[in-house]
Amino acid sequence: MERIRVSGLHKSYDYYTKEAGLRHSLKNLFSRKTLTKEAVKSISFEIASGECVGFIGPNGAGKTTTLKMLSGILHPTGGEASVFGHTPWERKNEFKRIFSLVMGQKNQLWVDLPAIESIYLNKCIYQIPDDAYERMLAELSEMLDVKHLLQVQVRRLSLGERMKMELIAALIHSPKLLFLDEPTIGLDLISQKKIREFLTYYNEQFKATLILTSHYMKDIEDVCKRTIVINEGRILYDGDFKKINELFNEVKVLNVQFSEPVPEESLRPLGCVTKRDSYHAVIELPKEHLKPVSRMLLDRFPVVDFTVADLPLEESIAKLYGKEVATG
Ligand SMILES: Nc1ncnc2c1ncn2[C@@H]1O[C@H](COP(=O)(O)OP(=O)(O)OP(=O)(O)O)[C@@H](O)[C@H]1O
Repeated sequence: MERIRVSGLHKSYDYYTKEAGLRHSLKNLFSRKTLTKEAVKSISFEIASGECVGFIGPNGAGKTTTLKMLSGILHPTGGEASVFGHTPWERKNEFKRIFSLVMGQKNQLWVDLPAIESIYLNKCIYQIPDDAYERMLAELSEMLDVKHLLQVQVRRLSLGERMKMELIAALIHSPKLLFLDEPTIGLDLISQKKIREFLTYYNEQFKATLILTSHYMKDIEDVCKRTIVINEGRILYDGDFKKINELFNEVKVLNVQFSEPVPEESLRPLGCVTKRDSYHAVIELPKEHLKPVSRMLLDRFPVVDFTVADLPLEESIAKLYGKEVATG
């Protein structure tokens, strides 16, 4: 029962548009046109207990909408979801106890109070016994290295420190399931790394299931083995994050250094020149052209160094966003 099953889940939003100005405001009172946005279009997947799954896609792909449905904030337009045996949008208390939703763009902490006050409020809401609360608070605050900041007013904390406090407040009741919507947004590289390490620790220590959305691919690479890629409300890929590159392994990237300036026109017949300065070029080309193009480069150009690489992962993902690929 401790798994997530999603079948044909669908969400459309009805919304209105209005042009600027008083005249249009008045006109809108009497007649306004309803538009419909299909944010999530019949998606299906299963997630086993203890899995860490990355949920990625470009802006507006439908990630947050999906997380909101799975956590019961939104009622779907159609389809089914069973989350650890519960239908999320029934919002039963037993369901609310087993999960937490952390949104990098929204605070659940009271900014005028020290974080410990909000964390204590959650203790009361979830009726956590004193000893379990003290143990969990000590463990989480030590792991995140913010024990000395628990009594500081939240508005005086840095963005990274705030996110760590958000995590403590969200996890104080030891949820088995954690939805994370861009938890590292706006954080510096060190803080992002700390949050990633913490999420891995939480997954391993508590055998918790994690669903993580992020636009930072390092978050997904470090925390999640499996990735679901969504765009325009549809799933484009469901599988191993590292294998995304294999979908585009027909493309090779040549990085070439020259001893003297080479005009760009002379390189164009070799492939797609993606970066360029007088002494340096990056050329993308089909895998089967690699041998003849390398030979031609060495024979006809003043090459001092060159390397061959696969397409960078970010570029494969960008290509994936624009393309339908079978899941696997
Ligand atoms: N309340 C709403 N009313 C109308 N349209 C909405 C509403 N909420 C979201 N949408 C639209 O639904 C689509 C999916 O939005 P969603 O927030 O799920 O995307 P996302 O993948 O989380 O994007 P991002 O990475 O930018 O956070 C977007 O086109 C958005 O404009």
